[in-house]
Amino acid sequence: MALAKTLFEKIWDRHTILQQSDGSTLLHIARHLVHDGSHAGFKTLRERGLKLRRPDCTFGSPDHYVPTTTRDMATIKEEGRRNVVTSMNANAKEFGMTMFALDDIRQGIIHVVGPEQGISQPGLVIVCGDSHTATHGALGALAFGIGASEVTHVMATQTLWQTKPKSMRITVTGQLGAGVTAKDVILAIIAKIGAAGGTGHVIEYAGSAITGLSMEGRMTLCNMSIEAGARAGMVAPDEKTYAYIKGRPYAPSGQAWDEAMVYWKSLPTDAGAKFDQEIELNGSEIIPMMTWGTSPEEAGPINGVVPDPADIKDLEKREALQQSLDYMGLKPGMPFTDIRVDKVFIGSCTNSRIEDIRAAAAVVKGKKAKIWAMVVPGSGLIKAQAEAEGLDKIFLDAGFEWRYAGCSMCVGMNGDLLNEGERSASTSNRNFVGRQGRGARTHLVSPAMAAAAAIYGHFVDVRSLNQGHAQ
Ligand SMILES: CC(C)[C@H](C(=O)O)[C@@H](O)C(=O)O
Ligand code: SF4
Repeated sequence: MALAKTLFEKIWDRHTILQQSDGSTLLHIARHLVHDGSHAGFKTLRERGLKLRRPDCTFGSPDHYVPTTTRDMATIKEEGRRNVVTSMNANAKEFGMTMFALDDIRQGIIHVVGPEQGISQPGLVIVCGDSHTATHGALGALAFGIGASEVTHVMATQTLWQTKPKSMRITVTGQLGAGVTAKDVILAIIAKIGAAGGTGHVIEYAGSAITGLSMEGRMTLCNMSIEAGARAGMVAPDEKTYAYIKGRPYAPSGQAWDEAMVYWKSLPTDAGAKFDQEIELNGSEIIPMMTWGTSPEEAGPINGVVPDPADIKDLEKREALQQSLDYMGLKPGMPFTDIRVDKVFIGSCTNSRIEDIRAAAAVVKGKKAKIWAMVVPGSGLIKAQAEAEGLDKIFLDAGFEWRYAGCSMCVGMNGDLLNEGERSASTSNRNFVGRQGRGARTHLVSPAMAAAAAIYGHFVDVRSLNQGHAQ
């Protein structure tokens, strides 16, 4: 009998071109995704007189630097920002890659666009010069972020040298309760294993609470694998995966679909395959989560309180916690639900898909926001879909801003930033010092939790809303 293999090993082996004695492996790259931060790669190609090796496998969408208030770059005063976005059009033309430009309704955050267009498929190796490439693992692909010089290497050769990562399986058993989402699951996982817990590993998420997630939920989950330190995150393809992909513009069709299905169905981890590490969580014990500190691992259940440095014996850890609380402007023992919020951001490649927007709209419907809040859909198509469902109107009536697609306040490279000292409830993935602006304080939450914070002006347990307890 053939050796039992994991999903990860099957994809790795299938894409291996050659392996050297030191263990480094030359991988074939099936899809290269490009964003507006990847411009240096094209410059190098041009300087060296090289071509883009596989324009047919290279797909781009500007996201980090794009304005969310207009689609007209000519109105953007900052020359640097303007050039980064507009030069992408010129690069796409010169090198022949497929491009979803700013004036194209398919434009959006590249990690939202890839799955939406059917570019991201099971069993592929997908790379992008961006750490959140892990998102595409939700489709059963091996997808990971690469550095700037690797981007150039892939552009020129469609291959990449890699050392084989270790494997980890995180099994989430049981079923998630009402009001508990994929975002809460991944925050609970990171709180448990730590922001370095997955270092050097590819994580496969498994178990009934994971297979029970929608494709959008699986994307949220895999997206934040990098915040657990992992190289990639993935979920085995199943009927939900196939149904999601079928009929999308870049998905195989006809006979190619049937052939793809044969491969896809061979991918799930074999019984008895060994992982370097196994972790288990009970999904029915997870409740809505939020981060309180400056690392995604500094997260806790919404019914918790701000931790007390005095409770920590290790001097270094105690000081780190104190520093985190000082930056966040929080006092030990304070209930999370007493923390007042200044601004709410619903968006980013973690939580800007239609399901996320629907979940936020369900909380907001018929109410008014107490504080400034905005929704930034992950792509033009999601924006259009939400508008067709009347969700934009729900947000606008509640006083939210409704914007064009882009990374926006997740990282603020386009200028969407918090002011110094402001506190956000944000559906993004990083709460690092200065991430949303100098001195800005970020709390990571699910879309429903962010929407609730906008309505009440402080954090609330979304589970209490159905019973009408929140105030
Ligand atoms: C700018 C980009 C390279 C960066 C990343 O790699 O993730 C950004 O997307 C982020 O989320 O911090
Ligand atoms: S939305 Fe945020 S995390 Fe995702 S690619 Fe853009 S900046 Fe990075």
